[in-house]
This record gives sequence, C-alpha cells and structure tokens, in this order.
Amino acid sequence: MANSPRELHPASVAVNKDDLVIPVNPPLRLSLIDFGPFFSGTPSDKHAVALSITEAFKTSGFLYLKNHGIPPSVVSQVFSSSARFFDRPQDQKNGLGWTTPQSNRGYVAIGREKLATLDETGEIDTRRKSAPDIKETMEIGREDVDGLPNRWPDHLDDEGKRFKETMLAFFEMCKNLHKQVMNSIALGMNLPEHFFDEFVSDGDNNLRLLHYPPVHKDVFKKNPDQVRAGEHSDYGSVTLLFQDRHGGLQVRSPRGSFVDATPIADTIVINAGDLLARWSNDTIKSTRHRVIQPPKPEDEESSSDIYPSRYSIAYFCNPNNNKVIKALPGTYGEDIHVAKKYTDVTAGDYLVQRLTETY
Ligand SMILES: O=C(O)CCC(=O)C(=O)O
Ligand SMILES: [Fe+2]
Repeated sequence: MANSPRELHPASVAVNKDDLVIPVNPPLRLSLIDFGPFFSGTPSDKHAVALSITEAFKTSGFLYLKNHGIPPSVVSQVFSSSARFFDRPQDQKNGLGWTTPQSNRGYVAIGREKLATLDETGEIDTRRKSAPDIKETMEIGREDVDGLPNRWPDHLDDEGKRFKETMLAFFEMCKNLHKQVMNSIALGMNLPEHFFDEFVSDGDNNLRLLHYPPVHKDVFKKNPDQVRAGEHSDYGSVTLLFQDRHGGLQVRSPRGSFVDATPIADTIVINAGDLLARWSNDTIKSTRHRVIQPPKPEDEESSSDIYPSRYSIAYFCNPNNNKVIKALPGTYGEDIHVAKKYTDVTAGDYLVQRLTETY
C-alpha cells in the first residue's frame, strides 16, 4: 500500500486534499492524481481527472499519478533487472556503449552526459569537467527501427536475454500509458479525446534506466556544485519517472528554490517536457529539476559515510519523429489575444538537436 505523503515527509509537506503542497512562496503544488476513474469512471469522472492532470501541467508542470495501470510487480521486476545490468563488469557495459544522438540507444558511463538548462548549453563542456553528473544510464529506444538497433546484452548470457524481454514488455506498457496521458491532456485542453493519437502512435520514446552509484558524503560537502544529475528540463512531451525509496529528486519552484519530490510508493512522477510546452504555446510548463544527495539519510544509513546507490527509471515520451509540432488549437488566436510563440518544428529534428547539445 502507498504511504501517505504525510508519513513520508512529516516536517515540510502540508497535505491538502491528497496533494503535496510544498510550502514555498508561492506554494508549489505537486498533485497526487488518481488515474483509476480515467479508465473506469463515468464520463464526468473522466473529465474531472483530465482537468486535474492538465491543471497540474499548467501550474507546477509535475504531478504524481496513482492507479496508473502498471502493476507494482512489473515495476519492481524492472528495477531488479536494471540493478543487475549495472552490476555487470564495466567492460561489458562499455561494449554496449551509446553512439549517436540520432540513435540515442546504449550505455552511458559516468560523466558522459551533463544535464543542463536551455540557456547554459554553451558551457556544458566546462561544467562537465568541474562537476560531472554522478550517474550511469542505459538508453533503450523503439525496437526494429532500421539502422538504429538497441544495444541489448542478450548475446552475453541468459540474464541478458531476460533483460531484453523485461525491458521490451515494460516499454510497451509505458507507451500505452503515454497514450492515455495524452488523451487526458486533450480532454483537459478542450480538444477531442483522441486528438493526439496520430502523434503518438509510433512510440518514438526512450526508456532510460538510471543508476546513481554510492557516493562518499564528502564529495557533496567539498564541492557545492556537485549533484547526481544537474538542473535541466526534459525535452519531449511527458516523462514517466519511477523512483526508488531513497529520494534526491528536486523540482524547481517558480522563484528558483528547489523542493523535494519525495518518493511515494506505487506512484509515477510525471512531468511535461520542452516540446509539449512549445506545442501548448507555453500554457503547459516544462519545469526544471535535478537530483542531489538524499534529503535525510534513513536511520540505518545515517551513520554511514556513504550515500547508497539510487536507481530510477525515466520513460521519455515523444511525438512520432516525423510529426510537425505546431501550436495546439485554442492556445493562440485573435479571440484570446495570444500570438503563436514558436515556429513549427519536426519532433525528431527538435529532439536530435537537444541531444546533440548534451553529449
Ligand atoms: O533520476 C531521477 O529521479 C530523475 C532523472 C531525470 O530527471 C532525467 O534523467 O531526466
Ligand atoms: Fe529529467
């Protein structure tokens, strides 16, 4: 059973109708939304869920989703399989290395990617040298794309074969959830429920397994710039983020302070990415976030000098690569006195350009 937000974060989180309201000024509300009624409720229940999801994306850009339809047993299987993958010898992992932004598939060793914000991309090289992100990742894309093979460990051993099966099944579940979340956004923005279907049919998404290795506490004390993953926004439509229990994910409030997105069991953290913000003519927010050391070491860990490993799974959802993204109906026009803010862009071109800046 999911812990209530109050149990998880007694000191700094007020609970308001199930939401985490983080008491910064202005408050940052990270809504905890029950997706159940979207699948099985009356049309008006469904509409209410759609409105709360869309409202969350328009205000904080982040929400927690429960009853999302992906069974907890599947999520824990994916976490275990991911941990076993990162436990492999370094040369096995290097043999499956990430190659190009176009492919965006394969293993990325510690220090290779430096997440950064849109306005500081020119400085990425300098920043990567001073405080590289302390993380390794495995990137998995849509299977069976000509010339862009996934880098599976299935030729190594049986465990590698099971890894491939587990990740492919999970990829499909997340792809379906993405479609449902887009349906809810469509309804919440007064568009036909299936408006986005033709945009998300291919599943040009990216499953990223993340491992933040154990770090000596001194590393963070000695370098105030050191983080596990630097401040950034995500690039695509929405990100489905599965966290373990350790914490460290933080969301940037409108005034610039960072607040903890405390792990809540059996929920998915969902945030909007830059391409969805652009698509919505900036009515939806793509909010910056980062990963630092865990907020307060749990009792059994507080006496240790080491922060333990943290694992997370990010499923980056994108529109089909070949789709042209232009401002959504209802987000601009003379009647509402709002101009289109961006030129049209092809989803694939936009994402490759953003990835090129990061690696
Ligand atoms: O590990 C996390 O909790 C967040 C990872 C993330 O934001 C990313 O990879 O874009
Ligand atoms: Fe992110």
